[in-house]
Amino acid sequence: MAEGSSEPSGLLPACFHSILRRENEAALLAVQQPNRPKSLLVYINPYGGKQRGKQIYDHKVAPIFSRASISTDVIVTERANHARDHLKTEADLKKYDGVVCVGGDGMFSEIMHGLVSRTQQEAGVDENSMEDTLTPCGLRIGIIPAGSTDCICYATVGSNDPVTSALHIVVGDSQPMDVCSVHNEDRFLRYSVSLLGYGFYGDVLTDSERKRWMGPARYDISGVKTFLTHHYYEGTVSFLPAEGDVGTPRDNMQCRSGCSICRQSSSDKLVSKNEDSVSDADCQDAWTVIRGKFLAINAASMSCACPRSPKGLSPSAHLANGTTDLILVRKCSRIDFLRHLLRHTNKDDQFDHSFVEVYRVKQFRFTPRYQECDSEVDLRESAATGKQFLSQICREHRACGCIPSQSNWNCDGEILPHTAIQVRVHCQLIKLFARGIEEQSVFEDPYAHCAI
Ligand SMILES: Nc1ncnc2c1ncn2[C@@H]1O[C@H](COP(=O)(O)OP(=O)(O)OP(=O)(O)O)[C@@H](O)[C@H]1O
Repeated sequence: MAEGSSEPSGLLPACFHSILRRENEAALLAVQQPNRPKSLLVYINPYGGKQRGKQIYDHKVAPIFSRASISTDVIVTERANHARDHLKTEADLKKYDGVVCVGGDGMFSEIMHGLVSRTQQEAGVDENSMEDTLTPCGLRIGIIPAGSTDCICYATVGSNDPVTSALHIVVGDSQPMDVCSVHNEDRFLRYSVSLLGYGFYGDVLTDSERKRWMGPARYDISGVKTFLTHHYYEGTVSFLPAEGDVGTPRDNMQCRSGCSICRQSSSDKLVSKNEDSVSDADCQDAWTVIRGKFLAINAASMSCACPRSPKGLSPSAHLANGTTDLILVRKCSRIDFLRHLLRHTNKDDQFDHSFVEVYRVKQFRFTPRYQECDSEVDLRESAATGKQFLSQICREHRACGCIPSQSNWNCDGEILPHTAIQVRVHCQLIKLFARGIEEQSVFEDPYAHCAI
């Protein structure tokens, strides 16, 4: 759509075309939706993506809000975490029916953190306590995509089109969404709504952060480099399987060879043994414990679909059923790992490999084998002690000369400062102005970018 034009976008759902076809202003005002917002707090990141956030808002979104008689308070952020801190401490949230984020995934994460933390403060809930049940946020969040990575918008709306998102806000759509809390012992670290990845995706992010100057190309370069280095990491994964009517991660997927996961139905039988890895698995109470060597440990709380991977990391992951799909990719050959990665880009089942296991869980923990040192990041920070410790690890680590013994966790595109983590899914903690993804739309938009 041309800048400043009010022509309907080709990406809009059919229902919106009919709204816009009628003589715009009167038609929009006539939409009688009981959940329509009347007052919104808007945060714009002027530096997200191609730095067009303000332009996109002023030309494409503000006119739609104005026609729908929505009043707005607009804050153009002046630094990283401005929006998060403002939401957490200052914003008079009683005045608003929703918060709008104009930016990319990083900006959404800021706003989600601000809103969730503020809600817990007001409800007297201690975020550092894993046991405390978090209080759901009352205000909905709208995402106007204006970043270089707009994966959350893509996965919840089905397109990366600012006008489509604006119309979802105007008509008052509501899509609940699960949020994972991530702790290290008794310390709250971060919230996650899309991907928590250790090993491959952690290493790609760590490497790509050093190459920020390259722009979005850094993700491809770091991806190839990480694939070629082929590091695996030892550790223990424990999880509480999901219960009830939540389906399985293999729903709607064709399993061509009838793997063990498909043949077994009860969740506590889902533990499979991988013969060529030094690992074992057993059940302790309701927790399932798996030890082994992993190329990747991923927890997908949504499909993580994007144009490059139209089905996403976990195609049947739900946005709001209180679970996350835990995908364990065990040590395997480079060629097998490549086959697994390539299946994310076509219609083959990426879980149909002997070295891949997938579980739908409501909580999980990870402990790296060499836990004494918290992370590579810490090692870099204390170079002298770090070098000493790393050489000690290498002497003890049979398989390597000086391969790092630990990866980092990629938490929705941010590196976590700890590797030993506990994760709990909080069912429907937040709500978005969205409708969830419509079946075919996952395959439609070839122009959006994703860097997961
Ligand atoms: N005014 C600002 N100046 C600098 N950084 C900001 C500002 N406002 C927000 N940020 C930070 O910029 C980061 C990236 O923003 P955003 O997600 O909107 O863009 P992006 O291009 O998708 O970025 P990324 O490459 O991290 O995905 C966010 O993590 C946010 O905290």
